[in-house]
Amino acid sequence: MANSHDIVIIGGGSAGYAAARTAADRGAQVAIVDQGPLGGLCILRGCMPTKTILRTAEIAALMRRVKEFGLSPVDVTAHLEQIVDRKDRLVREFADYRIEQLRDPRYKLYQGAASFLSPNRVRIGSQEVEAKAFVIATGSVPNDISVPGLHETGYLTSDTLLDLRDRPASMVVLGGGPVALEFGQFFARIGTAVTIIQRSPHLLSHLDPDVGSALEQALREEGIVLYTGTALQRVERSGSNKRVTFHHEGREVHADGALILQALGRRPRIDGLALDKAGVAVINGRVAVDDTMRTSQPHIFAAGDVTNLYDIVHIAVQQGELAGFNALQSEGALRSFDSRLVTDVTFTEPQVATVGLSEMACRAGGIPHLAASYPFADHGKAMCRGDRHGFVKLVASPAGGKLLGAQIVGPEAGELIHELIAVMYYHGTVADLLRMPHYHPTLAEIITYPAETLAERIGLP
Ligand SMILES: Cc1cc2nc3c(=O)[nH]c(=O)nc-3n(C[C@H](O)[C@H](O)[C@H](O)COP(=O)(O)OP(=O)(O)OC[C@H]3O[C@@H](n4cnc5c(N)ncnc54)[C@H](O)[C@@H]3O)c2cc1C
Ligand SMILES: NC(=O)c1ccc[n+]([C@@H]2O[C@H](COP(=O)([O-])OP(=O)(O)OC[C@H]3O[C@@H](n4cnc5c(N)ncnc54)[C@H](O)[C@@H]3O)[C@@H](O)[C@H]2O)c1
Repeated sequence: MANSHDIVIIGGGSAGYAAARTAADRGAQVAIVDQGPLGGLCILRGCMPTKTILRTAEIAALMRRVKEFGLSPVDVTAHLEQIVDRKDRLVREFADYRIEQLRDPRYKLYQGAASFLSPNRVRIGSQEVEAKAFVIATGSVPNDISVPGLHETGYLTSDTLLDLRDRPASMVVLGGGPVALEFGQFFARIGTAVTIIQRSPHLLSHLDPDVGSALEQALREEGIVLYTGTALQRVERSGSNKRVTFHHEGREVHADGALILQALGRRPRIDGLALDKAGVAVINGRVAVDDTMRTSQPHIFAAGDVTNLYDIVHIAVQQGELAGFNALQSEGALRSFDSRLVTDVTFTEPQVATVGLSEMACRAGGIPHLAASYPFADHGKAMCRGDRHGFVKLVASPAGGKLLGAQIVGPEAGELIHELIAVMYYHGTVADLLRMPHYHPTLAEIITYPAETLAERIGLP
């Protein structure tokens, strides 16, 4: 006999929990299946632990600069085990709260791995569960990229590095995305000699090249050894170290480190789900969905990293809410995901924050646009703070000045971007940014300078 529910959500992370809450709010009988550990990636091994340890690194970096601010120099020694203890305490607190939410009597929680037996039935251990609708929200795992010798030599990923309690003397980081950069800068700032090896000509290669260049300059000034435009060749042991060999500017180059961080992306976690038995199409390793989060099987929806569309947590939540709502919508219109306001923040220092369209995306899509930037090095408040790196760039429509997107590399970029998200949410223009009051002296008032340049070029009053 199978247990029966209106809807079964597979995965109780950010996307799955949002889907479950939305479906329960609509009066559905909801089951959540999670194989554990309960808590989800963001809390256990993603956003929260990394932002906790990065705070230590920010403080250490500032302490090393005290002389510049007229203070006596201080010795900064990082104790990784204490940094990890603090991270573990906070993660436990966040996870306990999420577990309490999952155990709420509004949901039936099954702890185990789900595997489809048919489009309407899953197996969880020895139990069978059936439902009229499903949401797949099983998240992602680190990519398994084949570099000769990498497996044999051994490496860590963001999933395993967070438990390291002894600071390594040196580390080679493969990749130039957010995982590589946040961890690379953290370890460099606690005293590890870090080499970052990026395949693309710039870091964060999905963004405009000036964004990557500004970050590259800042990281190099901190002492991180950074190679861009490389091709990985092989990995092997070299004495007590590990050696990565790669092509760079026509030569073969080696980088040695006590550890290798493999930060070459993540892929959807679909192994064991038996999606073929559910009739759910998988394209390039991801659960394919339309903009209502519906898969190829009309009563099965998917949300979060398993769709491999964004891998960003607030978007996983948004997609989960859509999936939970739409999966119960037997009549009436389905809701769609609006990608206009997609926002992305990398929590390095300087931070990198973007919303909407970049210049690169406008060019690729043939979208008429104008862009203007202003550097933090020339902005009063940033100068008072001693923050010299980066800029604010606005991308606007030449017809009427509607804000299409923004990129910020600089201090508190992850906070500053929210003003631009708000203006874009209300379909505002660069002229609106000029009319809105900006307190002086603040970091936020830098936004008015590129806005003014664009308003003048467009001829806005
Ligand atoms: C190091 C790192 C830092 C990050 N930092 C940020 C950040 O600062 N900001 C940001 O926006 N994003 C960040 N992210 C991305 C963010 O963490 C993810 O996009 C988000 O957590 C994905 O949520 P999800 O619900 O899709 O997946 P998950 O939270 O991974 O949830 C999936 C759940 O499914 C369960 N599961 C899997 N398979 C099965 C199965 N067969 N049966 C039952 N249960 C199953 C798992 O146990 C898990 O609980 C970071 C990611 C990493 C790796
Ligand atoms: N602050 C944040 O929001 C945050 C922080 C960490 C992670 N995340 C999310 O987690 C996901 C994983 O992050 P990530 O940095 O590992 O992935 P990513 O996909 O952003 O970056 C992967 C890097 O690996 C490189 N790469 C991939 N395949 C390669 C190959 N075969 N050879 C050489 N280089 C190769 C890419 O050029 C890129 O630099 C991302 O989608 C990201 O959005 C977000």
